[in-house]
Amino acid sequence: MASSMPNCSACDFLLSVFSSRSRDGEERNTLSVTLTFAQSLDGKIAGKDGKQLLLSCPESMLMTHWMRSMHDAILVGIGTALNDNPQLNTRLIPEGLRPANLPRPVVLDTHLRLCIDCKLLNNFRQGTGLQPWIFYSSDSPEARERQLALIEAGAVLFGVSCEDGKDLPISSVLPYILAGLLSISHVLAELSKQNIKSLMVEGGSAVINSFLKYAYKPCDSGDSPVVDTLITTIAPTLVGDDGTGYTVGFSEKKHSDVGPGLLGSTLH
Ligand SMILES: NC(=O)C1=CN([C@@H]2O[C@H](COP(=O)(O)OP(=O)(O)OC[C@H]3O[C@@H](n4cnc5c(N)ncnc54)[C@H](OP(=O)(O)O)[C@@H]3O)[C@@H](O)[C@H]2O)C=CC1
Ligand SMILES: Nc1nc(O)c(N)c(N[C@@H]2O[C@H](COP(=O)(O)O)[C@@H](O)[C@H]2O)n1
Repeated sequence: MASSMPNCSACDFLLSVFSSRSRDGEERNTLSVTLTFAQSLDGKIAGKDGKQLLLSCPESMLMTHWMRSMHDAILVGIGTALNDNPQLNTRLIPEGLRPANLPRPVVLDTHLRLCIDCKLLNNFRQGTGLQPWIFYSSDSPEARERQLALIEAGAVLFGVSCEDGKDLPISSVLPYILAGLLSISHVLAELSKQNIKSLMVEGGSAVINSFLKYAYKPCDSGDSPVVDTLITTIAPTLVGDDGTGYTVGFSEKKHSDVGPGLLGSTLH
């Protein structure tokens, strides 16, 4: 795949980040997780009430699609799936250069709210996308109906438990239990079981919070950090206080080897 990439600074950047990581991953034989999203200078990833914003410049958007092509699966939360109706594919890569293997779309959707006519399911039915994998945790009669409808529409469903919050103080765990959020460690363990070796997490804000919170916390399956690589695209723009942001901070202790790169009008 690397050899088919055009010679550009985005590719140099991605290869510098991922070539050593994939060697590590092969040695460790564990799932590598990349958390990546685009934000404004004031830390917003979307506008008021979640309005989708194009924060990345064309060069960064292309880089995102190359990055997608370098991962086995791309994960978003149901908030993003409903709000943006994304495709999570690599369509911006020019046809002759685009790797044949498509990334697997993965959605965290506790209550099975995904629309059966969303682009992810449409693409699968039309043969232009892989079957979306939906992680859920609901056993109500309505959820059973939703299960059947989504399976019929082409989704593969994985039932997992809600956040167990193992090793976390109760003050951190309680919001997860109350909100019924899925256990990230259980989701990652299931993805590993399904032979996913590299996962790219795109958002949205609740999912970014969950992964940042767990960034360097050991997950159930071993002692490795949950997030191996964090790439933020910073657009030279301000969204304002009513924009949508993430709330968990970065910390020096959690993130080592920090470095910037300029691509088009955005910083990474
Ligand atoms: N700029 C960028 O790069 C990106 C921006 N975005 C933006 O983000 C916004 C959406 O963010 P948001 O509304 O927070 O939605 P998310 O996409 O983060 O989805 C959050 C929902 O996912 C479900 N969920 C299940 N388990 C978990 C878990 N462990 N952690 C977090 N969520 C979980 C919950 O819904 P339930 O309980 O129903 O299952 C939760 O409310 C959109 O405006 C979109 O445009 C999105 C991606 C990238
Ligand atoms: N890299 C990046 N830059 C932005 O400015 C964005 N708004 C996003 N959003 C993410 O991309 C998804 C939409 O892309 P596709 O239609 O699937 O190609 C969106 O749902 C976010 O995950 N990303």
